Amino acid sequence: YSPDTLLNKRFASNSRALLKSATSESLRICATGQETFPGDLIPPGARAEVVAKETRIKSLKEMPGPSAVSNLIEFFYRDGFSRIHEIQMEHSQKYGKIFKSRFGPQLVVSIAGRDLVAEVLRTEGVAPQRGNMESWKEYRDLRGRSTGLISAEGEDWLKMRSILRQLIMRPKDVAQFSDDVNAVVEDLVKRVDTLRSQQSDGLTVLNINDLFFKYAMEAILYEDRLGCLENEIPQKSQDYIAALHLMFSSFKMTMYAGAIPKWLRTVIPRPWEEFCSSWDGLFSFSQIHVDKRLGEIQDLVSRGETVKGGLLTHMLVTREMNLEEIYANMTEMLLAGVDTTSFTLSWACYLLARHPEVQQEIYEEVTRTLGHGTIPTADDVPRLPLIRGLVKETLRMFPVLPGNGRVTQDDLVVGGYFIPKGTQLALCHYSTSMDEENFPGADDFRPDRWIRKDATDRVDNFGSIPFGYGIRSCIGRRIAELEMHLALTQLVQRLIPVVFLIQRLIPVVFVSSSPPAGPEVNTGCVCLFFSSSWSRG
Ligand code: HEM
Repeated sequence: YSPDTLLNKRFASNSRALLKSATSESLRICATGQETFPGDLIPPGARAEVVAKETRIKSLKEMPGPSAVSNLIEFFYRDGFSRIHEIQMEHSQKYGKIFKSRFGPQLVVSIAGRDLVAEVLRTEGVAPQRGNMESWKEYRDLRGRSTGLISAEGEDWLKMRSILRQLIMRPKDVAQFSDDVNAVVEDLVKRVDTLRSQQSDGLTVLNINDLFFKYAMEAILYEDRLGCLENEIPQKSQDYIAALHLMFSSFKMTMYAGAIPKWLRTVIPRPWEEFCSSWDGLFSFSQIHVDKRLGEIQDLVSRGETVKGGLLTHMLVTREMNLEEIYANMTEMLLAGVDTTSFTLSWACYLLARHPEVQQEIYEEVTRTLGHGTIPTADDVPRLPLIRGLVKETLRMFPVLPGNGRVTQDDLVVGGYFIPKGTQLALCHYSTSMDEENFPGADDFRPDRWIRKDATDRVDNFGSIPFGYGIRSCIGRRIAELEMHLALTQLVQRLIPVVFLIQRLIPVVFVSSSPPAGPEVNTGCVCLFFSSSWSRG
C-alpha cells in the first residue's frame, strides 16, 4: 500500500501494532509505514498501545476453553455427544462466543455468536468442507463404493452438487412433487386415525415419532412406495429401518473410536464392524430401489414410451453421474432426510400440544385459507405464514442439528483470533438460536415471530440457520419443507377440530403431552458432524 492517505496511515499504524503482538508462527502479515502520525493529538507510542489493545489479533493459545481432560470426561464419560446443545450453552456462557476444545488429537474451535457464524460462512470458498469424513470414505474404499454428496469433497463434490442443485434447490422445482407428497400424507392421516382408534381415549397416538419416521421414509426419493405406513410393513423396508437405526448408533461409536488410533480396531473391533454392516444394509436397500426404477425406465424406452419422473429418474436418464454415484447419493440423501424431517415434525406436534392457543390460531389460519376440504399444495404454502412460522420456530427451538462444522480452507481472523487453515470449526447453532439478543423471549414458542409485518421487519436468519448456509447448505431443504408444510397443514386441518371439540381441557392434540418418545434411534454424532441424540429424540 502507499502510506500517503490518511486512511493508509491509520492502517499502517494498526498493522504495526498487530504485527508486534501476534505470535510469530501464526501470523503472516507484512506491514511497513510511518512510525508517527503527524497531527495526531495522541503521542505516537501511546496511540500504538491503544490500537494494540483494541485490535490485537490473538493466537489460538490465548483462546479460552475447557481443558482437554475435562472435555474428555464430558464427552467420552458423560456421553456429551448426546448433550451437545447443553454443552454449547454451558461453554458459551463460561468462555464466550468463541472458545476451543480438544477431542483427543482433534482441536475444535466453537463459534457461538451469530455475527461470528455469519463472518465464517460468508467467507467460505467454492467447495467448503464440513468435517472429517475419514470413516465414511474408508468404508467406501473398502467396498469399492462411491462417495455421495455428504461424504464427497473437492472436485467430486462440486460435480455432484452442481447436478443435484439444479433439480431440488428451488421451491418451484420441488412444487411439482406436491401430489406425490400428498399421497403419502393421505396414508399418514389414515394411519393416525387407525392408531388413535386403538387407544382407550380414541385420541392419542403413542410414539408419534415412529410414525413420522415412516412418513419421511415414504418420501419421494425412490419414486416408489415402501409400504412403511401400512399395517404390515414389507420385510425389506423393515430391514432398512433396522439398518438406519444401527447406522446411527454405530456411527456414534465410531466417533468415540475415531479418537482412538486405527490399530486399536483389532483390539476393539465391534464399533467398526457394526458401522460397516449398517452401511452395507443402507447401500443394498438403495441399490434395490434404484435398480428397480432403472428396469422400469428401460422397459419404457424399449416400448418407445415417454419417461417421466422425479429426481431419481432424472439422474438415471441423464447419466450425468455413474450408477455407483447414484447409489451413493440416494443412500446419503435418504439417510440425511429421514430422521431430520421426522424429528422436526415430532417436535412441532409436541409444541402444538403444549400450546393449544397457538394450535387454535394455526387451525384458524388453515381453515380460513383452505376451508376444511381443500388439499393443500406447494402453491398454498405462501398463504399459510403460521404453518411456515411453525416449522421455523420448531427448528429454532429444537434444531435437529444443533451444530454444524466447517474446516477452514484459508487462514482466518474470527472474533479477534487467528485461526490457521485446516482448523475444525463447530458452529453452535443451538446457542445462537436460544440467545436473547437474537430472539427476545427465546424460550417462548412463538411461530408468529417469523411473520414479517413490513419489508423492513426481518428476523435475522443467521441467528437460526437449521439448514446451514451457502453453497454447502442442505440440498434437501425444499423437499423437507414441502413434506413438513403439507403434513402439518393436513394434520391441523383434518384432526384438530375433532380433538378441540372433545378435549379442550388437556393440551393434547394427536400426540400425548409428554415429549415424543422416539424409536430406538440414538444418533449421537451423525453425518453432519454435530448432531445430538437429544434433538433426534
Ligand atoms: C428438517 C429437515 C432437515 C434439516 C434440518 C437438515 C439440515 C441439514 C444441515 C444443517 C446440513 C448441513 C448444511 C451445511 O453444512 O451448511 C444438511 C446437509 C445435507 N442435507 Fe439436510 N436437512 C434436512 C432434510 C434433508 C432432506 C429431506 C434431504 C434429502 C432429500 C437432505 C439432504 C442433505 C444432504 C445431501 C446434505 C449434504 C449437502 C452437501 O454436503 O452438499 N436433508 N442438512
